[in-house]
Amino acid sequence: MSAAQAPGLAGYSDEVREEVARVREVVARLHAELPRWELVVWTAGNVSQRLTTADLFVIKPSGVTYDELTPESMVVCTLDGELVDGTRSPSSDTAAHAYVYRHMPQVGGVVHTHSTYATAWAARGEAVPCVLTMMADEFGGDVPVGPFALIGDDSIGQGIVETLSGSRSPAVLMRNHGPFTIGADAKAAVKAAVMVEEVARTVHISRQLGEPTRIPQEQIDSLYDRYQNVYGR
Ligand SMILES: O=C(CO)[C@@H](O)[C@H](O)COP(=O)(O)O
Repeated sequence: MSAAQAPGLAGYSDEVREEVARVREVVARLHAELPRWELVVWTAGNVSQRLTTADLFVIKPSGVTYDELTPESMVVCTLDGELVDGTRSPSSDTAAHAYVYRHMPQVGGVVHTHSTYATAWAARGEAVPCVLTMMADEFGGDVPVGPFALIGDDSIGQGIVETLSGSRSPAVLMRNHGPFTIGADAKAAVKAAVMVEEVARTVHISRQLGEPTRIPQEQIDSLYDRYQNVYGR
């Protein structure tokens, strides 16, 4: 469906349309975090957030550079990935974001980047081992690898859900592709995208001079519990 054929938001309540406007602001602003934290080149990354008042989500328009993104340019889609409102086609990864929302109801935000170090681990198909307290805090263990999958249908989304449903990690390294992250909202998913690149870089550097030591699982669990339930409260 082209943007011109999109049905628009006229059939939705004022409450839904008001939330769409708010989420467009949030998602547009969070896209600026991707180049800020050096997680993307050109247009190679996207952020989305699910609505709470309707089965819809807001995502980046495909192929638009971050300096051109505005709240009004953000695209609204159904949880089946169908275009509802927007002036451009939605992100190439819309099907993956939509699949995650349909199968992980607790997820409110999804991010995809090709950040360098996390993508290098994805190219090797190697999980980032939990050798840092920051990893235990944020990921509750290793950062897992998901299967290779072609873009454009449910394959990537299926790989993300299969991998993360059994993990505490909010990040998955899709083999030969790059990281996808999830969170309660888009800001949490962007944080996970920043943190997975940071730990991928640190562990890569550490391994240049030897094999870092994995933290024992009992300590990982303790660190994760503290960070998730005490830190910042
Ligand atoms: O991985 C891919 C393409 O292989 C995508 O993530 C693009 O890199 C970003 O696409 P848009 O969000 O601009 O459509």
